[in-house]
Amino acid sequence: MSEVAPAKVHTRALPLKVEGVTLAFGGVKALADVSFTVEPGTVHAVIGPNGAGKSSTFNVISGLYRATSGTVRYGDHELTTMKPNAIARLGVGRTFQNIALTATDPVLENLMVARYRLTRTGYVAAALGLPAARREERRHRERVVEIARFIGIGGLLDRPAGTLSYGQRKKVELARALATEPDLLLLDEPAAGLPTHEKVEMAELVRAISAGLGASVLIVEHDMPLVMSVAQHISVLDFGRLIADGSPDEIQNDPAVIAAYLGTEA
Ligand SMILES: Nc1ncnc2c1ncn2[C@@H]1O[C@H](COP(=O)(O)OP(=O)(O)OP(=O)(O)O)[C@@H](O)[C@H]1O
Repeated sequence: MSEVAPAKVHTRALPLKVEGVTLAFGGVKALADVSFTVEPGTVHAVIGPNGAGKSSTFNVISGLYRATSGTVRYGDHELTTMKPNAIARLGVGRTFQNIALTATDPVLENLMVARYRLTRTGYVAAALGLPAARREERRHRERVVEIARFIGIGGLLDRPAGTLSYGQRKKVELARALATEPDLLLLDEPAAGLPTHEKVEMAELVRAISAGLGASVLIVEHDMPLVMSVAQHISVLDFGRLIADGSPDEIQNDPAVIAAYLGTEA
């Protein structure tokens, strides 16, 4: 899987505290008074049946949706009033359920786009080809290549993204999120639609990101074996409410969770 491990080890992951978050769309409460904490350096999963509020949770944390009430704090930063770019600059990166790569651009360029928030010299210097900008560009490319190798897509960098298989694109999407150097990575269904052997590979990657980089990972995923094998902590949503929060063992044996998944009353 990994040809080269990234040199940088993250040490800056902060606790993420979701406190009393409610998100209403008209009369529909996508989230109702949801609270949980992602401890630094852990893999934390958010699970629940379809429509439970998992994507809404991610969208509130990453600033795409504004919570109707409640707070999301990353360390001392209050995220609920911040724009998505500002949240990304704090080191909170994410992938999306629907992969959105530029099909005609090579994988390398798709990954470089994610580096722009880290660029110091600015567009004018880059456009003029000034030496400092060229040096910086080279450094970014080297780091992007390193990340691509870590994810196992080092051999695909020159390929137009549109020519890749679905599983390869899922990996590029993951590498693109990592290229923003997140300390907290939000993964939205990274294994959805993958065959079993690629799901296993994805689980290994999630563990490697957590163990190798020290980043916190918050993962939404329907595949229970994957969730149980990678997560140290699981929060369970049902109809927008947090119905359980604990270790994989506690969650697997929780009557309310079993009932939610079987579609019966707890
Ligand atoms: N932009 C929106 N406008 C109106 N309702 C929305 C919007 N986004 C989500 N919802 C509603 O909020 C609820 C939670 O949806 P959400 O997508 O967060 O669930 P989910 O757990 O991610 O589901 P899935 O597993 O199917 O992806 C649903 O009832 C959904 O219809």
